[in-house]
Amino acid sequence: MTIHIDHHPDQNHAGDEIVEKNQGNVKEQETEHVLDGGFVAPHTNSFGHTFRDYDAESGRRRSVEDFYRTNHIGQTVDFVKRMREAYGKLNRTEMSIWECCELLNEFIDESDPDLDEPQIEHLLQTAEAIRKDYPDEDWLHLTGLIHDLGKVLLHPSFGELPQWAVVGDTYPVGCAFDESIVHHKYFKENPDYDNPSYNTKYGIYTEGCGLDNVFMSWGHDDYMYLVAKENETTLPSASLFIIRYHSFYALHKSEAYKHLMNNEDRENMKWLKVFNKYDLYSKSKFRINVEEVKPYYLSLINKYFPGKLKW
Ligand SMILES: O[C@H]1[C@H](O)[C@@H](O)[C@H](O)[C@@H](O)[C@H]1O
Ligand SMILES: [Fe+2]
Ligand SMILES: [Fe+2]
Repeated sequence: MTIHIDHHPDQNHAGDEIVEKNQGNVKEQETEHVLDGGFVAPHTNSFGHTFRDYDAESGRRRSVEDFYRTNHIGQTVDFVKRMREAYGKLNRTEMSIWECCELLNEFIDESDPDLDEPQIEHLLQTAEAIRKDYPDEDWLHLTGLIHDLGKVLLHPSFGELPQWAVVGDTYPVGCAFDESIVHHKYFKENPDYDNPSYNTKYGIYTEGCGLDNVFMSWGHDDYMYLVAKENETTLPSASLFIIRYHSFYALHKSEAYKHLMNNEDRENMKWLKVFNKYDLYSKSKFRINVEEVKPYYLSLINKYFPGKLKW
């Protein structure tokens, strides 16, 4: 089955298509290449495995699984509410978007089987890959650059949150954990797992209530969404949606939790699916020359954000 990504009508098309194929009961994603000078998604990650293969034997498999075990046990309704309340105050520091990009230089994401490069590389790789295929959508380039800036929560000046509370895929809390979530088995040790108010299909939510009313596991996505919104960015709502839900693979890849979406979510989802291709398949050992592209991104930051932001 070939999935055609829904493009904005008046822009040029990405060169490759994502082909999903069933192999036994393992659903794999592969990419077909159409060489048109645009972004070309690789077949394998830099460790020689297909992307997001959490079972492939590699130097990272064990630590990634350990990461998800801790993550799945710790993310409860109570924890999420406390973190949103505490970090939503944005009273920790003031800095510009670019200063934050530079802070991410020192962090490596322990949840990621596809990348062991410093995070600033990933930000630029994502943004530059989008820029190749969507040259006129400057808001989407900037979204690529900033989507993971919430990982600054790992930094000592933010109370040094542990990796399990910052990175990895996200999912709703307050209703049943869907089986498509990576390493789902570890939810059995989460205190909410046996709570009858939280362990049904709808839990504390209602049909079509809208994702804005759903508590997501706490991490870099929701935090960066709060930072962008509270600092009154002029980025469009699709950008805020991408930032907030880009790690929600259970929804944008596995189509779980669709019953919680409203019409606005469905509209924004089209852009999230476009974005995901670049976020995922641009992960490589290829280094971008930071100084070369910096003036361009500074001009976008200037266009969509105030000089200093509250974090
Ligand atoms: O390991 C990765 C990483 O933490 C990403 O930033 C996040 O967006 C992905 O969902 C996750 O799989
Ligand atoms: Fe992310
Ligand atoms: Fe990312």
